[in-house]
Order: sequence, then structure tokens, then C-alpha cells
Amino acid sequence: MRLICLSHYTTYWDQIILHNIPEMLQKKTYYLLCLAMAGGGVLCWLVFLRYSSMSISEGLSWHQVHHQVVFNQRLQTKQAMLMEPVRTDVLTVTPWLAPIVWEGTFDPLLIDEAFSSYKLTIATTVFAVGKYIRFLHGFLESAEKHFMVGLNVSYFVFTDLPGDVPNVTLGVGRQLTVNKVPKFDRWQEISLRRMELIQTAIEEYIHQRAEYIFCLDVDMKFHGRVGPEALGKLVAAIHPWFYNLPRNQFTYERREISTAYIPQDQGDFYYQANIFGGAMEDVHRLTKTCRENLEMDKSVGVEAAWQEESHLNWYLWKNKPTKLLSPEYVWDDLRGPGAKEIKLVRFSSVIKNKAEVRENQ
Ligand SMILES: CC(=O)N[C@H]1[C@@H](OP(=O)(O)OP(=O)(O)OC[C@H]2O[C@@H](n3ccc(=O)[nH]c3=O)[C@H](O)[C@@H]2O)O[C@H](CO)[C@H](O)[C@@H]1O
Ligand SMILES: [Mn+2]
Repeated sequence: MRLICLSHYTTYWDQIILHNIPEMLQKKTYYLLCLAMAGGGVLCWLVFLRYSSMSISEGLSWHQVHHQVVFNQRLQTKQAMLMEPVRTDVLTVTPWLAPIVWEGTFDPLLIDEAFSSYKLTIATTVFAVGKYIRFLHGFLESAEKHFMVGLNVSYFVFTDLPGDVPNVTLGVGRQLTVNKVPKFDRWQEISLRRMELIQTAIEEYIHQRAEYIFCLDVDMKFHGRVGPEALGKLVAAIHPWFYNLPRNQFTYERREISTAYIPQDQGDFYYQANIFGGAMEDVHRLTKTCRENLEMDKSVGVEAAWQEESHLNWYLWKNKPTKLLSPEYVWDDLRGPGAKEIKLVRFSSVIKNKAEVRENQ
């Protein structure tokens, strides 16, 4: 019975197979084709994933940024002693293990040597709108002496007065581009619109021309070295007036209605907006987010306490910077010298008559 059944069964399948051989062959080819297409799809997806880390949603591809530095054997360096910290008077690393750059924490020769093998270009944006054009000469002249010396620097000057941009002799590998921007009525607007203008400038042309970008205030002067030790993926500087205060005294935006809101018991440091930077992609994300949040606030009639600085602080609270610059990198001439932890003032705000230089103060 079982045999009969089996033979019946076999015959049944034989019939099916014999009758459908051409159709089955077609099906086989079809399945093979599907398999090949699926494989191709997976391959394309893997290639996409590999390269999407170097591009942003708009489809722009950035230069790859070098984070690894190669040291030349020739350089004789002092041994770093693990039990002999170079600075014991200040914090040199954050709780998320980002270094805080202070005089004495790095060897400038070693850093210069490490970066000299790369042909890095640092884009530098600076706004000089209205009466602030008067600060540009001192800014550029001092930058030529102290800022990223030995690297390529591309200054992008944003101004409503292109004809008044001073003629400053630039060193080898350094260049300046003037970008005309409108003059907004209020000084707050001029200051906060920088986020939007930097974002679009990165997308349109800056991203092709540099690996790193720094965004600086113009009412500033360099007095000491600001070199490649300041480079990192996301870099911000600690405000010179707030570094020894508890966070509930930081002038973060405290109204919940603003997108820049930070509660009293939150936050890491108070960063000053006069200098921030990093890898092109990271700074692009920062400016884009701050711009969107500034616009969201505007749509509900809110302006954060310290305009773009409040939004910058919110962003850096949510997205921790990978390197912090000590207040040496953003000092204020109004504070004068004398703080014993500041061994070298590198970059500082010049004293200005706000009522005179600002629009609609
Ligand atoms: C100590 C202090 O008070 N700091 C705040 C103040 O910084 P600052 O006093 O440093 O702001 P600022 O007057 O220098 O303005 C920021 C930058 O915007 C540009 N600019 C501004 C106005 C103008 O008419 N033309 C022009 O070009 C210029 O590049 C300037 O350096 O104001 C900023 C406004 O966001 C932040 O809130 C800072 O925390
Ligand atoms: Mn300023």
C-alpha cells in the first residue's frame, strides 16, 4: 500500500516536473536574476554607507578631516611624566574626556611638527558689518602674526562695505575673500544672522576650500599663538567672565519657551560665541541647528538672552565639544591682566564703545 502510494506520488511529481521543465528553467533564471539584483542592492547600500559618513543630507561631500597626526622621528621631545601633571591649578580634561587647552598642556613644536605634513586649510569667517569694519585691520594684522601660522588660511570676510576692507599683506598660503552681506537694522540681528550666513556659505563654497573652519568675532586681536593645537572636530572656548562660577549663574537662556532653554541645574561650561570651530561637517551641523532654533524662536516672538551665544551654549550642551579652549583663547581686554591661571593671553576682545559702534543700541 505504502509502495503504491509512493509510486503514485513519484509519478505525480514526475509528471509535474516533466510538463513544466521549460517553465521551471525560466523560473530558475528569474530567481538567479533576483538574487543577483538583491546582491547588487546590498553592495550599493554598503558603498553608500561608506561614503555617506563624508557627506551631508544635501549631498555635498566634504573633505575628509585628518584627526590622526604623524610625528617625525627627528623631533626630540621631553618625556611626559604620568605622575607629574603639567597643570594642577586648572581642569585640563572634561568629564567626557575632551582636552581643555591651556598654556603648558601641549608642546607647540611637537604640535607644529605633527601638523606640518598635512596641507590643511583653515577657513576663517569674520563679520565686519557697519561700523565694525574699523576692527578688521587690527584683527587681520594680528591674525597674520599668530593665527594658524604655517597652515593655509582662507579668510572669508562678510561685510556690507567691500570697498572698505583694509589691504593687509598676507603670508604664503593665506588668502582673503570678501562676501557682501546686507546690513540689518539691529546689532542683535547682525550678530545672530551670522549662523544662517555661515551655514549657507559652507554649503555654497567654503566646504570645497578647507578642512577646518573657525568662526571669529571681529572686535578682537591676537596676542599669542593660536595654532593647530586648537583644531578638533567640534571646538569651543570657555567664556572669560564665567569660568569660576557655578552653573546656575551662567547666563544661559532660562525661559522654557525658547529652544535655547537650559535648566538651572544643567550645563557644563559657559562658552563664548566669539570663537568656535571644528571640522567642516560638524560646524555645518552646528550652524544649521542654531539657525533653525533661532528661526523657531523668532516665529514665537522670542529672542534668547544672548542671541546666538545662547543657542551655541544649548547646542554644545546637547553635543559635547571634542576640544575646549581655555579662556586664554577668548580673553577680554576689559578684564585686564592679572588672573594667575591665565599664563598667556592669545586672543582677546578689544575694548569698544558699544553705544557708538552698535546699530540701534
Ligand atoms: C560680554 C558680552 O556682552 N558678550 C555678548 C556680546 O558679545 P560682543 O560684545 O562680543 O558682541 P559684538 O558686538 O562683538 O557682536 C558680535 C560680532 O558680530 C559682528 N557685528 C556685530 C554688530 C555689528 O553692527 N556689526 C558686526 O559686524 C562682529 O563680527 C562682532 O564681532 O554680544 C553677543 C551678541 O550675540 C553675545 O551675546 C555675547 O555674549
Ligand atoms: Mn565681540
